[in-house]
Amino acid sequence: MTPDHAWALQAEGLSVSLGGQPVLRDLTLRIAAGRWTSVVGPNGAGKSTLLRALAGMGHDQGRVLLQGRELRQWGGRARARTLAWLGQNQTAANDMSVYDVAMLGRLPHQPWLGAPTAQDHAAVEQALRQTQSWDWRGRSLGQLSGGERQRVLLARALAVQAQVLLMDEPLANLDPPHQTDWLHCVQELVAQGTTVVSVLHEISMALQAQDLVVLAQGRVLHQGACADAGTRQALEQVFDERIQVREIDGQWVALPRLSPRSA
Ligand SMILES: Nc1ncnc2c1ncn2[C@@H]1O[C@H](COP(=O)(O)OP(=O)(O)OP(=O)(O)O)[C@@H](O)[C@H]1O
Repeated sequence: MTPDHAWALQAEGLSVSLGGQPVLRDLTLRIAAGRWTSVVGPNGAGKSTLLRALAGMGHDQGRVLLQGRELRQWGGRARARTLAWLGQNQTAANDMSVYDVAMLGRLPHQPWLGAPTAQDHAAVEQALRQTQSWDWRGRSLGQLSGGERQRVLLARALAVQAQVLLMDEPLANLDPPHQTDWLHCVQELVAQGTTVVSVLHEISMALQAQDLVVLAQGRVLHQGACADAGTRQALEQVFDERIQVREIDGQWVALPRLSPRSA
């Protein structure tokens, strides 16, 4: 039997309803520690709802365990140091400087009303450099483009230096080179032992992860390694065979499946 600490996150019998409609239905899932898991599925499948529930932002039934311990048994600050979160369309005050936004990620490490330490400043600098945002550190968030802003919010999540990092559509607004930078950043974090869970619509990027969770109608349709043929089949299936997964230069990529008429 796999020991509990091998799982960064466990969801057991998770149900969530929104607006009176079931969104997650008795969902059970385990996220392996020290690996990168991507969550994919059609619009409305419940991916963001699942990520929010895993981050402790609410569920109706079931339980969520972080490193083997139920979320509600964690102290708030210890939990915020262990699990960092980058939400979909997340934001911060427009008049805050880029540096101060990234410093928000250090709050769980700082005593109440305590000044940031040298370690906090070092973590912020590292995160801003990792996301190529260091040069704008004096600018306010409101002066940045959508993609630049997303990189700063990513820096805020990275600055936490949490063991578990959840990201909902982290590539939104990022141009292709910065998507590639994000990929390298995730690979580096995982090599250092961080657990990464990302919700991604960019299926070719999602396939770079080690594990994939395929979600449909609030249920896990499939969970497995991206290297497994069954996982790639589940992926094509959940998108009604309207994509095809092909291997190009040793990488799995998703392509639109063109109908004979439009081919
Ligand atoms: N506040 C809300 N009130 C009512 N229904 C909601 C609310 N938030 C989300 N929903 C519904 O819950 C379902 C799941 O939403 P969720 O955002 O988790 O899906 P998703 O898989 O992340 O979708 P997408 O790929 O479009 O981002 C959707 O059908 C959505 O319309």
